[in-house]
Amino acid sequence: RCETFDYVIAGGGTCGLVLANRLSEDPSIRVVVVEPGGDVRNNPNVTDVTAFTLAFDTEIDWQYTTTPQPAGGNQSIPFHAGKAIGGTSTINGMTYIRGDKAEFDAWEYLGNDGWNWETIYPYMKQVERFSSPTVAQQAAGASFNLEYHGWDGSVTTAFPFELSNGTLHELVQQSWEKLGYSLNPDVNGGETRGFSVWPQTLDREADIRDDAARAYYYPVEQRPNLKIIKGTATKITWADSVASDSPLLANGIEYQTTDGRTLTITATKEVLLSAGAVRSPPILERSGIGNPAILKRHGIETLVELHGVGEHLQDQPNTVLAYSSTINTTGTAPYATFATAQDIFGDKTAAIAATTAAKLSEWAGKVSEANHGAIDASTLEKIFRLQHDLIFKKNVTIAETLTSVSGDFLVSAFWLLLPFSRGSVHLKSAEAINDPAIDPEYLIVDFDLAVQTGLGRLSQDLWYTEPVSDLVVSNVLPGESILPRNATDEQWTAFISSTLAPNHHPIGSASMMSRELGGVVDPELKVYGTSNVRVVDASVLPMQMSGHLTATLYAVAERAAEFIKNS
Ligand SMILES: Cc1cc2nc3c(=O)[nH]c(=O)nc-3n(C[C@H](O)[C@H](O)[C@H](O)COP(=O)(O)OP(=O)(O)OC[C@H]3O[C@@H](n4cnc5c(N)ncnc54)[C@H](O)[C@@H]3O)c2cc1C
Repeated sequence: RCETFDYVIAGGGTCGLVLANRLSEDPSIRVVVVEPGGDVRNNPNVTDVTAFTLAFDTEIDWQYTTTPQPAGGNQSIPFHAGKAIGGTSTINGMTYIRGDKAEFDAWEYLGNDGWNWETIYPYMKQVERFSSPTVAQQAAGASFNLEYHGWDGSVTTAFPFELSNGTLHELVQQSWEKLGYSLNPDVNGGETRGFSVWPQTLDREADIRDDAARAYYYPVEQRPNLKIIKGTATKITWADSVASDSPLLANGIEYQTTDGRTLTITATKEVLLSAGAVRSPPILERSGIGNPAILKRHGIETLVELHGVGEHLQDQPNTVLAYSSTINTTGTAPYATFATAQDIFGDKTAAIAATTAAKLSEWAGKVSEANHGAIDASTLEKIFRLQHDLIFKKNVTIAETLTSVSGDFLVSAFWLLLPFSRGSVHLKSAEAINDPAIDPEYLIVDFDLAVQTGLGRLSQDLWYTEPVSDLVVSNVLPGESILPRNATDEQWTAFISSTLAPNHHPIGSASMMSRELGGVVDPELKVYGTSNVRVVDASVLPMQMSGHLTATLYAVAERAAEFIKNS
């Protein structure tokens, strides 16, 4: 054993650094973060707010691939995640959008007393330091509602200095308006439907990305009671003094150093897993917490039987259309349109609500089977019923399409928001801690494909609607021969499958849910069957949302820090 701390945090990413900051506020508390990635504060692929995607496939990207995806011609597809102090917030698209109220209220119905829109919204505001748009930015489409924002938090949000000026915004807005999507002046108040220009996690005046390190770590890195160790957590270590029927007591972690040594750190209070949705579950498995059938295969003794570890993995598929344009546009165009089931299915909505309600048990069976029965069909059906109500009774948005420009290309990137399809992430072997089996099972439920197709048609419609249609020369991705204007369902399916790509919003793999539903952590984010291990990262979000994850994750991590301090 090398050193002793009060709290050990595995993963110095988006959520881990919130915990590191808050827990080390008390100088008598010693906090250590174990993080495999390095300091990226001077990496231009991180700092440059126009550099999105340039960090992909560099040393700060884990560069995972998924397992073969049935909906993608059984191909394995690249899956990005940040490997740096700051985690995925150093490589993400910086979109700051929270979600629809009812989606957060659903958490309570999943067994989480005290988690709903009313309780999480104050944390979302507390996290934020919003810069209201300049006059020039307002002329370029930026708008906001004063009441929805926080002004003194750690995370700087703003419209980018590079916001595209000129008339593009007006043309796009007018076309969306014609299609029935009025301007939503601010998507961050719990209602996303409509067309909007969204804020980003960036510091406009400094013109720099505001990732988790810049927001939560650099300002406090001099604290003597806070330390970052470069290493990779492999497993939790357990005190052997507890009786066999009482909860497991963690006393630290084992980790690998960059030069290949295995060391341990002692935690006198808690072990906190913040390694992200595809990495925290494998650490639990390696530590003896999970599905006995999976653990046994890897020669790991089961200490806590918890079938939900690594299950309920939910990500969305992302599809892109591109058109050549008559104009060359500079600047960024962060334009989003959110649509409900009614928008996508029109006068067929009521009929589709009824036929899909009757299919929930069939879908649950299919998802259960695809995941080797880890969560049984009747359990999944209960969750699906709640999700169906969100879609057809609460009318949350179920589809998001981004309209943007890149030089002389006009681009739509779109994804369904609330997939029924669910997959898993597990250890491939006890040693393969850096190579998880990521299996999102994209689009295995046919309804998900129907939403993605309907949304594709809507995204396509935009470019045929005046006035923005005047800018379009022709479709270049995938091209008219593959996807003509009135493409059939079969043509859409072929196109969506052949370009299947992740939206990179993985969640749910250590869900905050009741144990009966396959949850892994309780409402205070403590792992069932343990007395002092929590998961605080995207793994705990039990269901997808009409937003982008960091806005919610920062709020969840702030609240988690309070639970930890008060326990
Ligand atoms: C390409 C892309 C674009 C995205 N765009 C947006 C966007 O525009 N807006 C938005 O809100 N969200 C976006 N997201 C999603 C969002 O960024 C992530 O959901 C969020 O950052 C995840 O936070 P986290 O704390 O769960 O994990 P992370 O931030 O990934 O942190 C996990 C940390 O743990 C470390 N780690 C991994 N394994 C171990 C181990 N064994 N031991 C110790 N440490 C370990 C990792 O190196 C990492 O630093 C995007 C994601 C991607 C990949």
